[in-house]
Amino acid sequence: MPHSETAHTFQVDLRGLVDLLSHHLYSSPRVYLRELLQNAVDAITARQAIDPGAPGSITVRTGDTLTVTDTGIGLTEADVHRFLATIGRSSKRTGEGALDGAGLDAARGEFIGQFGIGLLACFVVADEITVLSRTAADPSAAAVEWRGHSDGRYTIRTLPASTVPEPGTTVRLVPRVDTAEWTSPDQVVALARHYGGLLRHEVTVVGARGESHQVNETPPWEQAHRSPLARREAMTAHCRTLFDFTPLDTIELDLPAAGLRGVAYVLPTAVSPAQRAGHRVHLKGMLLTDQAPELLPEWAFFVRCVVDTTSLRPTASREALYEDGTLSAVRDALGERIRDWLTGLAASDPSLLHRFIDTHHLAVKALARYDDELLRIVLPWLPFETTDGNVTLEEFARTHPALLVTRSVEEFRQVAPIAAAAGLGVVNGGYTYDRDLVHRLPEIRPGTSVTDLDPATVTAHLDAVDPAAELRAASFLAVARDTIGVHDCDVVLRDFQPVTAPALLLDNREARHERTRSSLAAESDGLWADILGSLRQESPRAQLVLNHLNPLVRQALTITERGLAVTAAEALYGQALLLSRRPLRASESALLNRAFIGLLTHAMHQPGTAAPGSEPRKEL
Ligand SMILES: Nc1ncnc2c1ncn2[C@@H]1O[C@H](COP(=O)(O)OP(=O)(O)OP(=O)(O)O)[C@@H](O)[C@H]1O
Repeated sequence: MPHSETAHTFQVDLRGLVDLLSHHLYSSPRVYLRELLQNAVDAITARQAIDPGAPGSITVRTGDTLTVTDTGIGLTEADVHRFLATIGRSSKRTGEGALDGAGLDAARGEFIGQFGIGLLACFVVADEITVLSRTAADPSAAAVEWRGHSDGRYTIRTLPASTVPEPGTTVRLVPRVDTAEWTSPDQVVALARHYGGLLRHEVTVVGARGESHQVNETPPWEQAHRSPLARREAMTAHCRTLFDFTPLDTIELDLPAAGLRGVAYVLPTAVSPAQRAGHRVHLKGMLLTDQAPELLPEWAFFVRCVVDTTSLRPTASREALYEDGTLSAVRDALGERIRDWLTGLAASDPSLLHRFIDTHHLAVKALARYDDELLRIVLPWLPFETTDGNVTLEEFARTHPALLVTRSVEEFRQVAPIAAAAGLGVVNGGYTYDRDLVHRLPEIRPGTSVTDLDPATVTAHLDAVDPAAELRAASFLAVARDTIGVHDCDVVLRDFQPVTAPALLLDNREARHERTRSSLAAESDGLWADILGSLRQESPRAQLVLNHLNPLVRQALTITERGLAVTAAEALYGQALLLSRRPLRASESALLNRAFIGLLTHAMHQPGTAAPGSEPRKEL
């Protein structure tokens, strides 16, 4: 027997849908007011398209109920059936244009709404919504009232036209008690300002006692100002009100092709490159989001923008930008504009450039690595840590055309004093971006050379000691080599400046890794130990360079007693370790303690021996 087929239509559980929207699409119940304002704006846009002289105002009334009244196109009874009673259907797509179809593209230029779900946001704060409307398209049409409930029931009735004297629409909500915080009069004023501050139609919020608040104002970039200075001051004041900081400078943004205008405010304090600023993006005046880092390229983290655009698309939550070709073109164009501002500063306002670089040099360094033109302009201005102190590369290269750059901050700390005394010019390349940038100096400043600093370069600048002196030091050096050799470190004696530095530890990363490997090898056996052992032979060892010119070393070299020589060698090694300013391992801290106790014990058991020039011994 054939099975009979029956046709059905999907049923929508409205409560479930509203729950989904409020918990998964919208970040907060507050978006209900944005959706209401947006529908009002779109309705006015539609009416003015057929009657350019039609009024365009929006009035929000607070109290026991909340109403939003607009002077827009209004709805006929047929419209109500078609658009209000069908979720997902919108009059803002031409024909039955699909969400990504031609209909949407054609209409998008005009309207903010497109999805046909906005009104549902009102069910997040109300169980009942009433729409009372009279169309502007047909003067003889009756007024129509649609009353919808959050459980999915709705009623429609027509009323005499006189019930709504002027064309337009009033949406009325009866606020729910549990979400009353979002519909309180103060909150409504704040929300209307937040979302509608840049709307082009007049928005007024009227309180329960009749007091009214004008919500929107002309953005500063659209206002006429007496002078460029007055314009600048107005922008600065705007930034203070909006973002709560006084900008270092303001960069006006104008991309006619993208229908975008606005301003980028340069932050007055340094921010981490990882902490990208949230930009405020308005869509046809309506605030879309105040947290859109994707508006600008990553490197531009030193500005905060506020823009109004007609071309960017919102996501369905209407709280973020839809990532499409337009957004990426806008991002590139805005990045270009900010870069032009920066490169232009060198010529127009060097002192501002200085202040900017003082504050944001990390950002600029990040940017300059990828941008040759910018690199050429800003590199001479950027400060680097060098053996001449914190100076610009331009200044440094004047006295040191052959620059050496370290791979780490630690290496710089170890060798900087010795290199400086030997007349070498060393730049600390250990900070983020610095080494890359220093290496590019010869492109910009021909005649300059840049080489990575390795321990051998420094050793080559340390003078060999007189053979007779080396011979006199031989027995101490032998003990020192035995003692320090267990730490995979050689000991040599050299003459070098400054005299005040007793010892220098030349120790690079590879040598340190080698120590880790050898300690692992000591703990392992079999094949693993053999592998580690063979690696070990190829690795460079660290070097403890004792300064023969230093009085402390000279005295140590005269020690004849083995125990004291061991302690002195450990103390010199420990001191060099401390000077290298890298974190000490447990075994190194133990060595330092041992050396100190050893010296103290020795001193306490040698009555009457005082160091030359020291105070005579006295009882405590
Ligand atoms: N104030 C109003 N005046 C005239 N028509 C309105 C008004 N509010 C809503 N409508 C009609 O109801 C339809 C559905 O509104 P809704 O807010 O749900 O979606 P939308 O605005 O079309 O799209 P989106 O979901 O993107 O906001 C609109 O397309 C419009 O035809």
